[in-house]
Amino acid sequence: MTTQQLTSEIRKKNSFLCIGLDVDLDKIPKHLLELEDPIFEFNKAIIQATHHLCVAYKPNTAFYEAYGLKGWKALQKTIEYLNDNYPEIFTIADAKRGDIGNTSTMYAKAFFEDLAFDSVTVAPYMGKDSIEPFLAFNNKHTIMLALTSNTGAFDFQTQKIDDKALYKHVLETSKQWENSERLMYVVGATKAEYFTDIRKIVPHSFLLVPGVGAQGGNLQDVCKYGMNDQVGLLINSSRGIIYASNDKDFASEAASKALQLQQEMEAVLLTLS
Ligand SMILES: O=C(O)c1cc(=O)[nH]c(=O)n1[C@@H]1O[C@H](COP(=O)(O)O)[C@@H](O)[C@H]1O
Repeated sequence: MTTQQLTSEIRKKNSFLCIGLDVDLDKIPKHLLELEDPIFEFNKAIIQATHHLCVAYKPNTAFYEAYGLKGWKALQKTIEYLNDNYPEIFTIADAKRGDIGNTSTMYAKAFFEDLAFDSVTVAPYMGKDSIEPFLAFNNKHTIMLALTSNTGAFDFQTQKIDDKALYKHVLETSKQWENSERLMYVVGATKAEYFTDIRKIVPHSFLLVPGVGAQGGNLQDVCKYGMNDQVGLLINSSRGIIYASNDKDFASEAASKALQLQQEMEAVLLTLS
């Protein structure tokens, strides 16, 4: 999917919501556990109830890998279900990969070719030759950690090298890489005060912004400082939406939470047009 297609979907739905499919068998409704593939059934119900309110889904692969083969199969069924039924929705494999070049190529093949995701998250620590293999894939997007939502972000990412914060080096340096137009960046919603500086370095890039909902980030502040004239934001909420209820009404309750966020987004978008 191209960024133009993503932007037009955002305009059509008046939403830049990404729903995180971080499925934990201890948190989903008990009645689903009797089914053959509870993880997939949970995802399917959430997707059916929310697809008109969001433009992206982001399964975090940890929540699937934790269940071994059956988890990986559920991930595969989920992405196939999305691609077959909602090809207009942007899909993110939140895997935070990145390794020496030939290994990164294999990671990229796993998520872009075998699983056919539109994008994958990567960590920048190993540098250019660990990320360019992902960028080589046409019509795919590589979403690199810049400034993360957790408190550990201050351990390294905001530390200064040559009087400049490391996350700024990451943003500036990555812009020089081959096919860097296929890069997007992760910036945590909990760090809204940093968005102005970030937009000075990457004015046109899409930013994936996790951390609203369960982690306490503020949607209004993120929009105020992070939005560009193409919107340029995908705001993710996982637990705050998918675990709105752990009873039989879980999907409709998730849809209510998603609707609240979508309506807030629609109000913000109205002020732009
Ligand atoms: O790359 C991510 O998506 C990510 C980066 C970051 O800085 N912080 C962060 O929370 N995430 C992911 O975003 C999701 C947030 O989930 P909730 O806090 O439940 O909304 C999880 O899948 C995290 O792994």
